[in-house]
Amino acid sequence: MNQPINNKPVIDIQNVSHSFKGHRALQGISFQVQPQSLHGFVGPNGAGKTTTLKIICTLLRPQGGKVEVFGHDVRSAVKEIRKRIGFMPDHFSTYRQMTVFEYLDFFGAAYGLGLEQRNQVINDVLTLTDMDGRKDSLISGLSRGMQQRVSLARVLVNDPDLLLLDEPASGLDPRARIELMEILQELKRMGKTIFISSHILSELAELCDSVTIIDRGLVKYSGSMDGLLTHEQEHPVYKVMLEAEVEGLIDSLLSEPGILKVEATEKARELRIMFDVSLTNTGNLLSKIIELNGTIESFQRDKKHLNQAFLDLTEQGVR
Ligand SMILES: Nc1ncnc2c1ncn2[C@@H]1O[C@H](COP(=O)(O)OP(=O)(O)OP(=O)(O)O)[C@@H](O)[C@H]1O
Repeated sequence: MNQPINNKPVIDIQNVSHSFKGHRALQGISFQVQPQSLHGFVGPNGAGKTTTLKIICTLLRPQGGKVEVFGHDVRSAVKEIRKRIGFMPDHFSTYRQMTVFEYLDFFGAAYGLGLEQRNQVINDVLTLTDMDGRKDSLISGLSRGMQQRVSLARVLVNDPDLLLLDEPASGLDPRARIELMEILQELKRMGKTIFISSHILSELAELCDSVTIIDRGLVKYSGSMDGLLTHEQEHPVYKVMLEAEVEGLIDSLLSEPGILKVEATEKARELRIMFDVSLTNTGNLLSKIIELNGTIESFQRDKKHLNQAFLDLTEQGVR
């Protein structure tokens, strides 16, 4: 695999605009994707995600601004860029009547790999995507989750340094989604940069280290995933599951500085606690609960509020 030079961004988007018949799909967006990161690209329907992805992978020429991928301009260095990227669109293309092997072999040949090399590469990508044993299955007979993996395996055939994935988790059941996320983590560990779009922020929260949020062709946030939560939320909410209910705990916690709200959920031994980050922190919170005889079974940030961060940044209404 080619290593990034000088840690320069893998994707550098500067003030990019694009219109379709007078409709401004992108209104001067700027953001960067760092090498070997798993970068989420999140926005509601019609936000401009697919348009941006197509520009990055050289399928669409931007009308305004500048886009560099591995330091190459997308307008002039199409070949250089295509050699190093793999694009997985949001729908499975035709070829459903092929077996998994025939499909991957076809793309391997299109990338110019010789017969022996193709056999090796296909075995490798099938292992990587946990598809060993599916080589001879017809694509049309596979579940959506399995078809997504074949699609991902296809993208990996030319060993790209940058993976561009358009809504890869859409339509997958929770198990298939978790398995896909595990494969993507593994690819990141292998040193690949992964740019993944979704219209659901919480779907990517645990997977991605950085995120760009786009709405109606404008970037609303770009930075670390943690930054999104701390920056956007001065009053985060955590869920604490206790081994057993503790009498008087809620009132005692509410008298602590910085704790703004404590409520029991329908499970009674589970509390939702909101605090002010300028006055206290999770360490203090946990110490206090233990001091008040609470035995903590689990402690996590409330995902509903991650979604709230997304809703706060994006506007209402279907477009
Ligand atoms: N080829 C096209 N012709 C006309 N309008 C287009 C075209 N492609 C996209 N658009 C419009 O540009 C806007 C951005 O579309 P885009 O597909 O990039 O959004 P998206 O964020 O990927 O949405 P989704 O999540 O629904 O796929 C939308 O309003 C869409 O209708």
